[in-house]
Amino acid sequence: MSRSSDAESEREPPKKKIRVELRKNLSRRRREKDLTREFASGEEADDIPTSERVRAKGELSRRRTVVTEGTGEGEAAALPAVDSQQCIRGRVLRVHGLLSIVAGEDGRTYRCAVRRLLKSLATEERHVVTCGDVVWLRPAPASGGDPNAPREGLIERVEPRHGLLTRASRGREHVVAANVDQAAIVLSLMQPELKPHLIDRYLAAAALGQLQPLILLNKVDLVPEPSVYQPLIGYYAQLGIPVLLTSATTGYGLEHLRQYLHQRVTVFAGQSGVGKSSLLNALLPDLHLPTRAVSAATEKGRHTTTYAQLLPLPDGGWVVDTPGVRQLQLWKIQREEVEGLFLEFRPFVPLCAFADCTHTHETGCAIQQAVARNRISPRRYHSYLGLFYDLPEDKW
Ligand SMILES: Nc1nc2c(ncn2[C@@H]2O[C@H](COP(=O)(O)OP(=O)(O)OP(=O)(O)O)[C@@H](O)[C@H]2O)c(=O)[nH]1
Ligand SMILES: [Zn+2]
Repeated sequence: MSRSSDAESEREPPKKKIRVELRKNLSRRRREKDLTREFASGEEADDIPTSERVRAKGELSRRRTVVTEGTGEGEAAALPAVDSQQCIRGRVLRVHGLLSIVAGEDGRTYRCAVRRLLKSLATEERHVVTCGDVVWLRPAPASGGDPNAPREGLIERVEPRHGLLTRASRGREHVVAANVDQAAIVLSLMQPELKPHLIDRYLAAAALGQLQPLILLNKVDLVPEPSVYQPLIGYYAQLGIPVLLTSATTGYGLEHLRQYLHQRVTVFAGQSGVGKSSLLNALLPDLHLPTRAVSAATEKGRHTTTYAQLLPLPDGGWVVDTPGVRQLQLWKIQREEVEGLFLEFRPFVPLCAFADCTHTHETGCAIQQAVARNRISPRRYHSYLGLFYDLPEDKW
């Protein structure tokens, strides 16, 4: 398929044009934010010559880096006016098909359907309402009986979302959790064995959803010599990403983890069987989330958790337990955007011989040279290739 010319783009459907514009704007804002953060933190590799760095920064300010679209065009439209005298604000704890369980700001729990108008506004998303959404609901008249029993309600409006964990699921967008600050990327060191490329896939998803990442290497109790993971931990620490060794069984690392969770909204994400629910049970002793042993034969989890669930922390903040997914597919991202998700690539990208270098096969590719000189980890470069080839050549 050839790239569209200007004349052709005049004939583009308006929806596509809006999307392209939206991407451009968000890309610019994200780029500015990235640069500000980079300048403010001074987190640059010391061994890059100043001239390269200056060039890289100049180029960085012209390039597109990371793009995210929030929840798509359904979002802005899903804002009908509500009668704040009659409606209550609340937070969606979980969604079961057409039913959403909402914690109202009045301290009550509501079982809510979604107003038909809102449903009709759903576009590419699987559900118009998702776990973590801030909504306005109209309570049904109280029917007497137990005042503490969940009440019925109707969701009339979904507030705009920020901080998303999103994935592609059967060709559609699935917002796993909304209004989240942080992604705790959970992996087990054993049973199932550690798959470092998954860290990078989840990190990419966190960056796309504008979530602060935190890596948890769980089941440390099963490992005789945890110090062998030090190089891996050190690599991410250099990128400014905290890595904690934890054990839901012995409680190792949980106090440290608690500090990261305090007053934040954190989504726990990772493969089935790595111990997401077990960690939350260990952190919140009254919780009793169901957990199941991984298969002895395959070491795979048994997909025990089947829906995302928002849970309050007693000292402030929220956590979200999510179902494990086999392979997290990124949603709405183009191949050329993948490089922007790899922080350590950024100083090198502008040094490639070709401006549109894909860093896969080109001569004069500064990324491949940096990998050869061990300035970029070969493992991370392979993760880049995995994500790159996972995406179709042109999504638009
Ligand atoms: N030894 C050990 N076992 C653990 C640890 N954390 C979890 N497990 C065990 O691992 C198995 C899977 O744990 P779950 O908490 O169900 O895993 P999950 O990530 O929530 O899995 P899904 O809900 O299927 O996505 C259970 O048998 C847990 O007891 C740990 O730190 N050490
Ligand atoms: Zn290159």
